[in-house]
Amino acid sequence: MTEGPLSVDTLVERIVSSLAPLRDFPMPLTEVLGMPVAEDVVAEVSLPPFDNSAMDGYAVRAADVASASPEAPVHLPVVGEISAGRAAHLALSPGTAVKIMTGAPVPAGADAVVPYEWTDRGVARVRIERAADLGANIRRAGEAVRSGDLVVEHGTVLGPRHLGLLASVGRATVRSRPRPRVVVISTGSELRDPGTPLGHDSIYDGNSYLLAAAARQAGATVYRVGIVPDDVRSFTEALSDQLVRADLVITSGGVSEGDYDVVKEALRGLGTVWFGQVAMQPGKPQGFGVVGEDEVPIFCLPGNPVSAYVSFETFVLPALRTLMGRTPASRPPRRARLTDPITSTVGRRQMVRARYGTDRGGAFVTPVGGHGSHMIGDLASANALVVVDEESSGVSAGDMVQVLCLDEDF
Ligand SMILES: Nc1nc2c(c(=O)[nH]1)N[C@H]1C(S)=C(S)[C@@H](COP(=O)(O)OP(=O)(O)OC[C@H]3O[C@@H](n4cnc5c(N)ncnc54)[C@H](O)[C@@H]3O)O[C@H]1N2
Ligand code: MOO
Repeated sequence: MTEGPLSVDTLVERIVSSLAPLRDFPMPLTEVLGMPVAEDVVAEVSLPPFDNSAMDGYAVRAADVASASPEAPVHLPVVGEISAGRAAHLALSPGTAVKIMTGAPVPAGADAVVPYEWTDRGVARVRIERAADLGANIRRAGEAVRSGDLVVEHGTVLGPRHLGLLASVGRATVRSRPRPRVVVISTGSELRDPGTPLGHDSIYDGNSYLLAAAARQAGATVYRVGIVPDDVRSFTEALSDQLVRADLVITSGGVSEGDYDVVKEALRGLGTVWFGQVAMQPGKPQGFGVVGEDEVPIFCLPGNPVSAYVSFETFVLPALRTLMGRTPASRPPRRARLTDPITSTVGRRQMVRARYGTDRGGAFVTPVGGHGSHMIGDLASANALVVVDEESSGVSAGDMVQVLCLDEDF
């Protein structure tokens, strides 16, 4: 007896609720771009840590240069020099100036910096032609960040600016999660590696590249195993070899009704992987479960390239995001005006390749290519998927539809 097709939402819910985020650790800053931080980060230093100069020039007392003008310049003896990172503990006596470079600590007693451009750049004595306000060109300690400030909130997805800030407050590591390690295996005796000759009955393995890149884009560390022939022993061996380094496994091919559907044949006996149909087009045959002692989640995606990709987007992406501790798990749909009609089969959610854009009328989306799940050429020109509900038999041009924008982070 075969069970009826599962709804997309039921399978997504099953997947997401069976997974938990990987354990968090103190991770080097260089490893955590795009990962959520698993702690509230509080600054332990102030920025700037000390009052420092915003300009190359002379540290002075504002009162000493208050009368300076081009017609009546003020002359001050230059009693020392302070550059960034090479600062003696100087104090400024009234009626003197100290040469100072941008970023260098302002000496005690100075309350303004006169930039070089207002002076003759004198070495022993400087001629100052403009008055400086009290505090001019001095960056105060703690002006940018105060010690004790919350600088990055728990759950923030770390981008370049967060990482710059974390390093600036002296953090070498931050609690986050390792990237999920994903193993990608293509099955099919007809498959050949790109760059090798094709036989009369072979095709190139596009899927392992497609799926590996999609997983990497989602934030995973990916091991692309490549091609395994339609042979249960070869597949079982390849899988058990790879399990030690996997937090998640993706296979493509061998899950439908064929006589050589190797993935299904190899895994069904374990009783830990569900195989069945999902009410989705493309991407009807699916397998999902766990394998090995560590119960590594495995996604057995259909071999047709578009089906494999749509299945990744629908089922694997939410799983990877759950392992990374990112929310929401699934891509939130946008709404857009459909420019051309779409027909759909009632009872299956149709995922239609499309191009999303905006014009004067707002967001629009145009289907590209047909429904064929082998039409990889159309897949490459799409940047979106239109989601047509299970109950719908089609959508008319001009209707508002739900769209997944594939290249957007969320
Ligand atoms: N009798 C039935 N046949 C099929 C059904 C069905 O319900 N009953 N479902 C069809 C649907 S829908 C899909 S999707 C496919 C899924 O098939 P498999 O997952 O078993 O995949 P394969 O048979 O191995 O391959 C399908 C197709 O994709 C090509 N392929 C496979 N791997 C790659 C790769 N790495 N790179 C590029 N192309 C690949 C393969 O050559 C086949 O053309 O089953 C239908 N059949
Ligand atoms: O589901 Mo298949 O993925 O319809 O071509």
